[in-house]
Amino acid sequence: MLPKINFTETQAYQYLTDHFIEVSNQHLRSLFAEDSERFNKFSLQFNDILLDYSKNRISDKTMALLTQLAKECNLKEAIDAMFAAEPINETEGRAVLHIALRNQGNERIVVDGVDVMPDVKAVLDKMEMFCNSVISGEWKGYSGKAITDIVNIGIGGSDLGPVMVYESLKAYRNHLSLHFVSNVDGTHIAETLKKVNPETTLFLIASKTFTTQETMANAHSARAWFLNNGGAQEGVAKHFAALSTNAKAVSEFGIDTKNMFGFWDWVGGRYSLWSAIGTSIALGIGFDNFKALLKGAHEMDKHFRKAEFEQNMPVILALLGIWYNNFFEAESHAILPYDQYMHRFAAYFQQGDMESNGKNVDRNGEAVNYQTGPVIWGEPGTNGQHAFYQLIHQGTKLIPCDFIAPAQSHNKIGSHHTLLLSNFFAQTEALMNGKTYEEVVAELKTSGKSEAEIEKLAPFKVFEGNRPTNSILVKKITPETLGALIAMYEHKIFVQGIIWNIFSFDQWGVELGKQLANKILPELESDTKIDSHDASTNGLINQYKSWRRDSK
Ligand SMILES: O=P(O)(O)OC[C@H]1O[C@@](O)(CO)[C@@H](O)[C@@H]1O
Repeated sequence: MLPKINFTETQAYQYLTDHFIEVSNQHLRSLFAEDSERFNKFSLQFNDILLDYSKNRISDKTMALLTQLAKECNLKEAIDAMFAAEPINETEGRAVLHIALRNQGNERIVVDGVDVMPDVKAVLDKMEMFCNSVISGEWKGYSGKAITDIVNIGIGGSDLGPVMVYESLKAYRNHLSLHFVSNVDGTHIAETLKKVNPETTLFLIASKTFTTQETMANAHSARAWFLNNGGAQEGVAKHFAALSTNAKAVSEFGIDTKNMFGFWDWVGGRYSLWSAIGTSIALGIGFDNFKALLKGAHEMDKHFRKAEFEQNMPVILALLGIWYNNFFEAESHAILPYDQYMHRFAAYFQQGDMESNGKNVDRNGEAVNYQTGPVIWGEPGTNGQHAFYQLIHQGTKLIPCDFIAPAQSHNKIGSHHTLLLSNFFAQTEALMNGKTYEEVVAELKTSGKSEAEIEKLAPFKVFEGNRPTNSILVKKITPETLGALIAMYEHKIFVQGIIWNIFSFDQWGVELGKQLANKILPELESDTKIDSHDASTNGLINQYKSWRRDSK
């Protein structure tokens, strides 16, 4: 098993603690003024992705110490262990092999003595045949019509990845209409079913376990709707497919397992879009584009595995995140894609990052005595600028931000892309430089304000600056570059988990809520008052019952 180091006991951590005081007294404005090579020194290009991390509160010494921290935490050994299919997901006794799903090489990846690659390729081949059949119109529904609509029913990793990728690559979509149902709130499935025709709709029941309450409720409602609206039982096989690891549960639901696309327990839900869970993506953008997505991720996997830490994009992003999280006490991290198609990118990494590293027990089973995973949030630019940038610029909280933008737009309309990119460049410059009191006063003077007005207004118009950002400029968001970007963030999360000495690939924290919901559910069947919980839960449930009675 991997050595389990408490990073706060490393020499690097001690040095970084001292170094932090030094850095705290520096301003990025002066660091740039003193070093004309700062951009060249702290930026990195990999294929069509440029990572500019020069607007971070770092120096050569910072990066050297952070890299030393990674080495003292045996990061290289941990990376090798993952790629060697070791059971690094120790609490579930599983390997962590989303890298196998996109492995384009011929190397074997052996789990329990068996090379998994033949099975991975077999599922991809089956997905390709299925997708081509549906997209071409060869696959017919029960009344002999071609499929026009795909409804993916899944939640968490069985929804967020497909949604994010399909939306991000909408420029590549074909004639099929894709719909995604995830919430158990009946509104989600009801509103979707209003839009589709049972004769020409294909439902994908996406669930690694095929037991998730929301997904099974939505799947049963979809099947009931199908059977009550012209579909017959024998038609289910033409209109329902399953994406799961649980063949028994799929068969019990009534889906023919030849319409099942399997994957394996060494695929984490939040890392599963590369697997059969990605079938909706492949249907929506075509299998060749899905393969390009896998290829892009594989290229990033090779980079992550081989590049020296100093030249390694995921490692650099991870170390910078630790610098702010554990030394500057930043509690969140914003992901701000300047690309409307990528509007679900931050949401995807809310699960990816927070379900991986939102842990408070270390790999020795001890409570941690340091901060672990940050709160991940974000919205596309430029919209965020009109919503929460006030706090990022002038608030009391330090919010490290990743700004992402494509140099080329898929939609060449007017000067929109130039306007978008001008904001992308300006925001990180403003966050870095700020605006001094003297600059504010000079501006107010020029605008003709009186001395009294200047004295009153100036304090509110000062920008501290020195607010850290990463700029990730991508030549164009294509299946390949998107695949690389996603893999880059996946490996960043992995690196941070290793340094925080936590298990990033289980998710025990989602179980308690489910357990209690299953306990409460039968109590909601009747209208009788309950008193089996705390006063708050009892009060809420009884009020719900009272108001529910009014609706009967
Ligand atoms: O794919 P499934 O098994 O239906 O799980 C859905 C989601 O539920 C979880 O919260 C685990 O219970 C996420 O980890 C997972 O992606």
